[in-house]
Amino acid sequence: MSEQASHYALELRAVRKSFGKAEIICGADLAVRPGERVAVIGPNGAGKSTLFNLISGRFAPSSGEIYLHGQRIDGKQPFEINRAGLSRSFQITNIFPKLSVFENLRCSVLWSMGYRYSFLRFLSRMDDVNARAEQLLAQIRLERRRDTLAVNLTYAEQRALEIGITIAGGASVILLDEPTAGMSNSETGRFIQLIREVTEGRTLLTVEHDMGVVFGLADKIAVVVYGEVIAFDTPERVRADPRVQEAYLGSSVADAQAGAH
Ligand SMILES: Nc1ncnc2c1ncn2[C@@H]1O[C@H](COP(=O)(O)OP(=O)(O)OP(=O)(O)O)[C@@H](O)[C@H]1O
Repeated sequence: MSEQASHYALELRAVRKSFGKAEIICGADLAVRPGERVAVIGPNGAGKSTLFNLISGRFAPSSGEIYLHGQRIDGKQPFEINRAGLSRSFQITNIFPKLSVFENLRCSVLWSMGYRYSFLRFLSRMDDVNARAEQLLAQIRLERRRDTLAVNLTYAEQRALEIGITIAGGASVILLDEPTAGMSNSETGRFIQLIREVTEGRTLLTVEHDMGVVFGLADKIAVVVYGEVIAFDTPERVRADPRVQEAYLGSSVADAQAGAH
């Protein structure tokens, strides 16, 4: 198949990753269609974060292939993968604490445009940059915190800013690592809604432990066990899958889904 012929936003083919003698990812396959929201779940140590690190370019696979919209990305540097249209949140570490919310968003927009525009064109496009930053500010519902230094935001607000920074460049594929970790129940509910809105029309992968979030957010669930994707399907089908029930917290999945209705 030619590289551009893929129907998938993100595709992993027989991906393996070893650290020393330990094989952590053992032939993972995954094919995510454009616009799908996917929760990656699995027991502690199953390899979920390692998969994200492979997709986002922090690690190169030992073997196998990864495609972003049909373009091969395995082995590329994180910034190249970002430029190709994949953005990953890094749990607040992308935030500049001493800049205001608006300046943080503006920096992200500038950074994402920096590759495409020369400095002079860049200056002439300042209005566009500001407009895009204002739009992001509204999307993440932080208009009232526009001029607040990021360091003074609440935790949930910082997570919202992080999402704004992650989507600033218009990436079509977004990776979020436990986006609601550390939030209260009411914050989590609001945040799931926010994530649904800002990722509308984009492809989303999220590593998640909270089953309420999984069922509130995901169109599909990828179950990772011992470095393999043992199931990838709708929440209902994954819940009913005997392999999943046998291998991984079938009862918790069932309980969480019952609770989510
Ligand atoms: N850079 C590394 N060097 C060596 N071993 C690693 C490295 N990164 C991850 N591992 C190992 O890979 C295994 C899978 O770790 P990973 O963090 O991907 O699991 P996980 O499914 O995300 O777990 P959790 O749900 O607990 O976050 C673990 O045994 C971990 O110790």
